[in-house]
Amino acid sequence: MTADEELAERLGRSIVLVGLMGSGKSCVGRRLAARLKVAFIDSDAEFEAAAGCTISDYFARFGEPSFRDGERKVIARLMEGEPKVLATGGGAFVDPETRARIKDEAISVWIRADLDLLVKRTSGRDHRPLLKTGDPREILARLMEARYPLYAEADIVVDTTDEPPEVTVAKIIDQLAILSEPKA
Ligand SMILES: Nc1ncnc2c1ncn2[C@@H]1O[C@H](COP(=O)(O)OP(=O)(O)O)[C@@H](O)[C@H]1O
Ligand SMILES: O=C(O)C1=C[C@@H](OP(=O)(O)O)[C@@H](O)[C@H](O)C1
Ligand SMILES: [Mg+2]
Repeated sequence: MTADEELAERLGRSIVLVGLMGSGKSCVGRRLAARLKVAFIDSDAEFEAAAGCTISDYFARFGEPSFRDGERKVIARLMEGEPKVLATGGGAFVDPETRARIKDEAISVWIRADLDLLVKRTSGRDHRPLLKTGDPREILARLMEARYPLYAEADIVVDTTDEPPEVTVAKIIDQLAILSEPKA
């Protein structure tokens, strides 16, 4: 068994990634799960599979409140079963019920990034409906203000800069190892 697999076993709980759009939850989550040899699940992808349409289409047809209801239900279902790495959508941890569930049942990791980096990392694709309603930088800045105090409730905070995803994964593993150490 590798040291990473031993770490996953010691933790014995799912690892849930939270943070703003573009912080890298989906990208880093997949790589983290591969290192820990556990399943990787992305709540946005699961939502789309359950809804039968993209998140953008869902927002356009049913609106954000309906998306949030569905997201809450999907995450409750995904939290069941074997420990895994779960990448959430950026708004998931803002929901009080989902936040309580994650804090109760899993290890939460906030991937924190500054505004410039978030703008840069979200600029390439247009699958995020919230960023299409105005200037992405202004929207992300507003969301930072509203959400950072809530993301701060996560068990672990990892700062990501302009670095390869593998570096962010290594930072998370270091923090998880510290968390898993027996208390003296
Ligand atoms: N260190 C890094 N961590 C995560 N993503 C990175 C990193 N460096 C570059 N990226 C890129 O930034 C984007 C992050 O997007 P994504 O993983 O979808 O974020 P989120 O799921 O948090 O919205 C991806 O295109 C990814 O390739
Ligand atoms: O921050 C948000 O409210 C959202 C983030 C998105 O996921 P990512 O954070 O993975 O981009 C997706 O769930 C949806 O577009 C809404
Ligand atoms: Mg994502």
